[in-house]
Amino acid sequence: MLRSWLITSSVASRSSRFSVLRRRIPFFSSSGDNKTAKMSGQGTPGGFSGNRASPHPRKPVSAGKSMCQGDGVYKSPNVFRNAKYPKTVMPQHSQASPESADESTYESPNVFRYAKSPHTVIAQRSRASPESIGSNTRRSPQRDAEMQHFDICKAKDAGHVILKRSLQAINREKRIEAERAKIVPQHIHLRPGMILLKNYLDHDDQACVKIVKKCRDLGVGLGGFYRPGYRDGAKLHLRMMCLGMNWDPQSRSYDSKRSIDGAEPPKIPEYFIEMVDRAIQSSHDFLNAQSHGVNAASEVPKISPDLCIVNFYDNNGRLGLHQDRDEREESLRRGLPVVSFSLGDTATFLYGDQRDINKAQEVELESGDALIFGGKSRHIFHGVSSIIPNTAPKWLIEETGMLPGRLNLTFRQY
Ligand SMILES: O=C(O)CCC(=O)C(=O)O
Ligand SMILES: [Fe+2]
Repeated sequence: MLRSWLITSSVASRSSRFSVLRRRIPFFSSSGDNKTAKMSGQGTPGGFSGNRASPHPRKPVSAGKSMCQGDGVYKSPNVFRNAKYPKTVMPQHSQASPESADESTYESPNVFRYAKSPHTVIAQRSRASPESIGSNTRRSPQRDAEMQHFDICKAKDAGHVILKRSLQAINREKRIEAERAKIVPQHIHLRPGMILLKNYLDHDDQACVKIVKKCRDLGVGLGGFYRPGYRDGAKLHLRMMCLGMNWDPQSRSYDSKRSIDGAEPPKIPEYFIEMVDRAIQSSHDFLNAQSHGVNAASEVPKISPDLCIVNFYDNNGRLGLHQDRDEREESLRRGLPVVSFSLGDTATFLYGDQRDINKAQEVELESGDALIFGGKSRHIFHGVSSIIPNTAPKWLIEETGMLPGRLNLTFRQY
């Protein structure tokens, strides 16, 4: 898999590039109706901030706001002032210009790593005592990495507080339930080898909840969520964890262990593997039902997934246009598909034949959607230009305590 960012030299040039409207794609549903894909990119702020070379829009960060705006972790500089650990050195707010109020700030001073946040979880095996937090004597690269493991859900205690609900709240939940019951899966043939299964997970009412909870549990343990970076030190705008095998953005290759801390990636849960199998089967049923004489199995071959990349995007998360091509040459040649599941907030997903956002097509991936791209579409450029806040199903948030943002799982066969 190759994840390369589009490099643009200045904010001005990036903004002007982005002001060009991308093409809207027509949806072709199984019934043959033409639908217009819902668009979201136009609604997002067009500015860029920070020093990341990225094609994607960001909300401007104003002075005096959070040091780590958008990270979903440190919401206010006050968090640092009020931190209870005596040895934690507080950052100097004056050092943080609006420009630096980006995730690059988050990674540098040790104090950020050691300050305890509700969502940064210390890996189980090496839970540090408050006294040792901030002490330099026990630091090691492995420990640093463990300290950064990230909880995609609210802290357990907080998540399990049972509040007395008002009648209004109960009625609202009933309405949500009723809405949820109406959700019907729909398959959309985006292009040869690329099929979108809308609401695929939602019709199995506990699937989304199970996936989020499982990823949460795996994500806080060894081999769990961390913020990956490229060789040049630039950080990706997401948290990542790998299952089965580890993908390393620095070497752009797979391995059995992570280079950052030597941890082995957790195994892919059996339930996830079955889910991939069912999604591919469902795409075959759909293709076979269309009387176009397509050979479903060659358009979207079956896979035995042995690796999965799990990404968590907060509301400022994004991923530049890239191809997934670090899997085995034979897998790529055979067009073995990437099978992707989305949960939580909606993503604006871009895809096309070139690494050019102006030529890319755009589709919204909502919670419960599955996307398959294999065969002739295995080498498409794709990426996530934005996450649309407050679009996650309420029931999913209530049942899992998932943080604002989006969880995405992409399964592949090495
Ligand atoms: O989040 C997504 O929808 C895409 C993720 C992706 O392309 C990747 O992990 O390679
Ligand atoms: Fe990808």
